[in-house]
Amino acid sequence: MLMADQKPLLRNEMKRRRAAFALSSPLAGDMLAEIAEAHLDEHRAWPDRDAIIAGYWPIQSEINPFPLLQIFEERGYALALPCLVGEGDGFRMIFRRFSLGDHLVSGPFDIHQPADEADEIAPDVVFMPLLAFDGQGWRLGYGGGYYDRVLARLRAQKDVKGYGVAFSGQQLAEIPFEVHDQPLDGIFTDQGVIQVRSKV
Ligand SMILES: Nc1nc2c(c(=O)[nH]1)N(C=O)[C@@H](CNc1ccc(C(=O)N[C@@H](CCC(=O)O)C(=O)O)cc1)CN2
Ligand SMILES: Nc1ncnc2c1ncn2[C@@H]1O[C@H](COP(=O)(O)OP(=O)(O)OP(=O)(O)O)[C@@H](O)[C@H]1O
Repeated sequence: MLMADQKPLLRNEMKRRRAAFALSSPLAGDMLAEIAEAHLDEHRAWPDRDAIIAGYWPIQSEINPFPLLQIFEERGYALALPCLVGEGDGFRMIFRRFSLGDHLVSGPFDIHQPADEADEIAPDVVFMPLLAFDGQGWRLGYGGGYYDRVLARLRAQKDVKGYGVAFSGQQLAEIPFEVHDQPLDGIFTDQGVIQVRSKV
């Protein structure tokens, strides 16, 4: 079994690998959106019409989720993006309402996010980037614990689905997990959708 103290080493290795995948698959975001659309049609697995779908502003070698978000918006879903709020080390992640084409502002880590005027909302589905995932739905992120904390908070209020967005090569046999880790319900990859818990 892998131990949690191996996470930093795994992070470095998976950053390197993800960068290589991104270089060889510049259109992964479009491929992933097509695959997701076919999957959702085939399995008649669209979320309820009033569901709010959260994506993210891609940084470094993360897959661009905007083609995927566009599919949801075209079908009438409301969208959201994460916002880091607060000062210094103590950023907190919340979600704000967003429509494609809206003006965004540059936030911490140079991540673009909706302006403070945009309404804070609680998404029902959260698509999130990651460095690695495994077949149990455990996720390795940058180590800030932002997604774990926000999912724990949202899941205390309502049933919130969390899906990873990743190159299929980011799958590992096992990710060391800790008690605070929030599991994914599935992973949308450029090679297909991997269902872990609930049916998507
Ligand atoms: N697109 C996106 N948004 C996100 C996250 C994410 O992973 N991806 N995060 C998910 O938690 C939070 C931000 N966490 C971040 C953590 C590290 C770095 C970063 O640039 N790390 C550099 C090293 C920086 C340094 O040490 O100076 C790196 O890893 O190379 C950026 C954002 C919230 N929003
Ligand atoms: N629900 C929580 N409450 C308080 N602290 C938490 C919670 N979840 C995670 N953390 C803190 O965040 C730290 C990093 O967690 P972890 O290594 O799982 O991050 P990650 O999932 O890789 O990162 P991210 O979600 O930002 O991409 C943990 O050491 C822990 O102290």
